[in-house]
Amino acid sequence: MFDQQLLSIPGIKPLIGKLSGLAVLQALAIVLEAVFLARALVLVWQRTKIADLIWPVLSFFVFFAFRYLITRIENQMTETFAARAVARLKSQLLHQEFRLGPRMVREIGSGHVVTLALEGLDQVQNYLNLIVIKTINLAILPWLIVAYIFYVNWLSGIILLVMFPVIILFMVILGLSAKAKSDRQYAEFKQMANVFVDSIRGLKTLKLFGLSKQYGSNIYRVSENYRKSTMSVLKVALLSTFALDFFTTISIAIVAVLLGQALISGTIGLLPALTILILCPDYFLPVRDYGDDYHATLDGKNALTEVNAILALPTPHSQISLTKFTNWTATSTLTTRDLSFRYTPDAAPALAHLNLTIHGYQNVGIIGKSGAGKSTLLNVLGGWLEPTKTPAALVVDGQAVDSLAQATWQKHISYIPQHPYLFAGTVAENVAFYKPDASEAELQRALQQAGLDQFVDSLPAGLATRIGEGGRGISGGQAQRIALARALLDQERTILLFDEPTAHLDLETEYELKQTMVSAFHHHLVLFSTHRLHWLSAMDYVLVMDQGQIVDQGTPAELQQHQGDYHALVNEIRGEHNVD
Ligand SMILES: Nc1ncnc2c1ncn2[C@@H]1O[C@H](COP(=O)(O)OP(=O)(O)OP(=O)(O)O)[C@@H](O)[C@H]1O
Repeated sequence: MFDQQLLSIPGIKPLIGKLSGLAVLQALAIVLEAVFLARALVLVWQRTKIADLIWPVLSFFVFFAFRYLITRIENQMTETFAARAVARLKSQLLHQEFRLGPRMVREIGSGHVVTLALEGLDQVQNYLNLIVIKTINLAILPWLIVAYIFYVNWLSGIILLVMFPVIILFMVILGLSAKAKSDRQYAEFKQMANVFVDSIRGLKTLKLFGLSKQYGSNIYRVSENYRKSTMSVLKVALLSTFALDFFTTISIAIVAVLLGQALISGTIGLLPALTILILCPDYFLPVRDYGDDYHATLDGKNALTEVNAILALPTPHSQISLTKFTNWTATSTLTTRDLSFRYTPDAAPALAHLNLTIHGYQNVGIIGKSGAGKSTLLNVLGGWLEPTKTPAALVVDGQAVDSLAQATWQKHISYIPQHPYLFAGTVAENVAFYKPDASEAELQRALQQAGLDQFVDSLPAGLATRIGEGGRGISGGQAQRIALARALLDQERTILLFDEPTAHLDLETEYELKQTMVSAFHHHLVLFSTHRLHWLSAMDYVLVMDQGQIVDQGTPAELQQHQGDYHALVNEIRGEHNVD
């Protein structure tokens, strides 16, 4: 009954201990509250003096208040625990997402990653708020109450005990059905989140092709599926509440009839009979509470399972530390020996037996058809993907390592993708994102190197102008310049990895950006993946990739000379562009 994954949350065991102690006190308060209420009612029935009523009534109110005080303390403790646990999970999830990198977002879907980190964790908090306390109450309160009822009248105790498993059985049957429906609802929710984010991202393309209305019906269909699965969970939840209410009412009625008969036959006094009757609803209350909230917490349970699954994913890490490496300089070298990589064990290799050596501040162009393995190579060299285990697959400055997933290496890298992300904030905050302590002078230098100084001067609030979500619109070329300024701000980052940074720009913007980029290449090792051949004139070494292999390599002049794969690729790309 108790979700095992909860036990791995730090601080849950002491919380269970404290809540169990409080539940015992609460059971005591419930019994005493019932005893004094029954006593007061009996005295009223016997028409005794008002003065005799004062103590039982007062005691009833004291235990009533005590019981609700305990409930408040329990809720307070659970809420604090849930808030702390979720804050910790949020931080762990974000760290894990950063460690796993873009690959994980691609596999899970960015929409779902976002909803899991926001709404999903809210659902987990709700789940923790409800489930721990309800489970403990269910495990302790009814048994202490029924023990007292047994002590007072064993027959009533037996009836209540017999009814309990019947209710539990119905709860389990309905719970299993609810679980299956809730799993389906969660899958629909994930799909809806991903479809929604993808559609917003692709809105421009959909509009251009006149497909936005048609795609709208796709969103409608996905949302309808989610609505239907939500409604079917609610149906089971309502049915379950009805079944719980029905069985508890029947049980209390049976006990009441038996107590009435016993009263008439004189085998039980009015005080014990009333005490038992008052205690009956409290005996069933924990199971009703648990059943009512069970459905409300299923999505939180699913979200917690998913968060734990993401946290358990293996993150890239190297077995051998890059101890001798301090910084990439003009004399550094990186060699790969039989470097291979597969996304899944049964997939075709995305990189197969790559052998290459890169020196100092070389500008290395990587070209190849779509799917040739260019991005994968950049990701392996950036340390975000671990290559297949081969001894000494990578050698940095003479030191052999199994992977570059190491902080010592990664702190010298800047990665500039096709669509750099602009955070909601000022220009200054966006440029200084990876180096928040940068001085004004450093910022100005990076902006100037990235060719952004005039643009920033023209902005109404200069560096303090807000961009990104909800801020001033920025063109694709300006976004790339901001990414470049980010990279150039940190002078320790002497390795620049570009993954088709100009693929989405028009040729005019690309030409202007090229001048700035090429001047920023100095004193940096540059690995530049592209489909656009004019970049090769700015490179001093070129790798030609096909199906995960390097099929040609050399300086642009060397590649021009021999009629190898480079020529075939160049002809193919030119052909494609002519068709365009
Ligand atoms: N996350 C992934 N999971 C499984 N396979 C993948 C993944 N990413 C890429 N691949 C596969 O690995 C191979 C190399 O892909 P990669 O993205 O490195 O090529 P690329 O040359 O950068 O292509 P493009 O120019 O289109 O970006 C392709 O066959 C691709 O389908």
